[in-house]
Amino acid sequence: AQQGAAKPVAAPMRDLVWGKLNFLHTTDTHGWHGGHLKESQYSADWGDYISFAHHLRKEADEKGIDLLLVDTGDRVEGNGLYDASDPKGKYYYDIYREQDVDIICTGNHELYQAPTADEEHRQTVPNFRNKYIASNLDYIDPSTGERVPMAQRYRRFQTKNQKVDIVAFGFLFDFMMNANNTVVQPVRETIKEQWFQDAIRQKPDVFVVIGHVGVRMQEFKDIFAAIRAQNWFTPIVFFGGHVHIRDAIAYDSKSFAIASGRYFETIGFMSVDGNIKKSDISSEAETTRSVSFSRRYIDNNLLGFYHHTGLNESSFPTEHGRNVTAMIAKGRKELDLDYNYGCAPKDYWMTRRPYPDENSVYTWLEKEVLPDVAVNEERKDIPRLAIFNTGGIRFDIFKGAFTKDTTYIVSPFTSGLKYIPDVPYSVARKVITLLNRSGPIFQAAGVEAGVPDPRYMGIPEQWDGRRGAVVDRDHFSQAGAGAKSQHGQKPLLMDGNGHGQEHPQSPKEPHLIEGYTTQDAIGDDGDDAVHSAIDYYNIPNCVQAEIGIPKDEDEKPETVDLVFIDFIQPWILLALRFSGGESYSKSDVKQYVEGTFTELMSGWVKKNWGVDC
Ligand SMILES: O=c1ccn([C@@H]2O[C@H](COP(=O)(O)O)[C@@H](O)[C@H]2O)c(=O)[nH]1
Repeated sequence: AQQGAAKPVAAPMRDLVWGKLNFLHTTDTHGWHGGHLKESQYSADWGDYISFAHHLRKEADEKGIDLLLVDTGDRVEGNGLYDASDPKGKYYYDIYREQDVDIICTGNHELYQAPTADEEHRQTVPNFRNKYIASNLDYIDPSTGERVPMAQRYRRFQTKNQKVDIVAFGFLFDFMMNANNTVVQPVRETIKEQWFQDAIRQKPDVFVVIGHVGVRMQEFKDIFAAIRAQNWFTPIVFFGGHVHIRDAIAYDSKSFAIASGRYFETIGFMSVDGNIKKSDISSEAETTRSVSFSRRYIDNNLLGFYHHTGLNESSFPTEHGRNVTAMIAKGRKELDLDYNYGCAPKDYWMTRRPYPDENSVYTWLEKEVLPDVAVNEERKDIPRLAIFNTGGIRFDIFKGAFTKDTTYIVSPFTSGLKYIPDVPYSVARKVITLLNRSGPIFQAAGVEAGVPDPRYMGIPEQWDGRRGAVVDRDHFSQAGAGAKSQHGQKPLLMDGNGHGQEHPQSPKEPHLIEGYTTQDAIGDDGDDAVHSAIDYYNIPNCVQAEIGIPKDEDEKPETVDLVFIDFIQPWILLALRFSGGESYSKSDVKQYVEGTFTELMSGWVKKNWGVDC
């Protein structure tokens, strides 16, 4: 872990259930390869993960079974370690490549900006040579203008110890907002292509589909149906991402899908046991081929790593792991990521508090930040509506130092504030409702106009429609830490190396720290550490600050400036059409203030919050 990172706190633990074929899975790490310095549960870094994978591979070798590492994209954007350098990723590419990942694919964040896609193609693809798969993604070579596959379309290989024969694919969901140097082919079209149809007619022991795709999204269901139609009894495992949640689902008795969270908080573990190899059974008995699956969401911290490897503070770190930890520390120092812009007076939450609320980061944005930064000197006396998409804020703000790192953690994007001048107030005032409660007609018009699903304005977690208004915080309160409970957890005792705070557990009611309490389609026993639940509130797609607009209906202005973060321009133009502003187009959109929103936000912190925390 990085120096100064929060020490992990012991929790009741559930063990890994090994099978013959085992996987470690990361997804949506978004530059958090230095770990979460302020959160004890997720404070291990990429160097620690390298040590962890080393020990688990060794264990697999000793048992004569196999372990593969998977990463399903969105490795960039969302943390100072990636975003604070110029060019972006100056340190990240060399740090990331140190992990020996066996199957890797692209996420949408590798593609929003053309230079990011260029670097992915120039660095990460060759760094992982025959491990990188791009089943539905092409790259446009800037020197020739030629469209080429980003990487190989699929991969067939055998595992090290048991020679399990695997055909692996690597997909991206039907992403539409990529820069013009890549082409994402919709999954439903890719699966009709001859190369895919040929690949699924090969007869491996196991199909492995990795994808930057939510495990409940249609894209994975379509891929599953296509493979299963040709292979009735072959196990198919899926590794998904994008939605930033822990999740698992079985599409049928011989298939299993896992999603392993976000921001390097989680390392997913999946195992497959039973008749892994076709040769385990005769071809006549194929119908009897039986496999079982297990999943575990490992909190990314050292105490958990010690628990799962049976090692301790001195025996755990490998030389390779330590070196990578040092590389990260050097990068963080050179980038001056701990530089303090100001001290947040309290915590501001994305979804742990409702919106609006005095502790909501979006209320802070609406009431304090936007009115102050959405100011165009020449038009400052003109009343305005300023709209910001909630997905543009990526993390909570914790009380205390708001550093250079925090800036990119909260707002990594390069978007700025644009506006359409002098929009009739009667038209402009309807826009926010359409963005947040877009009905089927609005959505259908969007599809026709090539405008993505309005949910893209919100946070990815909300794509998971299973969330209610608030998580049931009592769900785990009965989980005992002494004997094995109904959730199958066992106590993790202090391991004597000095890490972690004393854990005031009584056998009846353990003191649990807050964290993930995942309920997936398999059950509620997936998390490796038992936590108390965190409240979750749904939030709208967008929030709006009304600036210089009188409360009294009789005093409302005739016209306003409609200011918005440029990421949501396609939806703003569509919503204006629906509100009676039919004639607005791209040519009416102008820049409102200089600089990115990220710069405006850190400037606001500097001006408004003192530096003595
Ligand atoms: O420039 C941007 C790019 C993205 N967003 C928001 O991020 C989510 C996508 O998040 P994932 O990590 O890919 O799941 C997108 O839906 C937007 O809400 C943004 O605001 N600005």
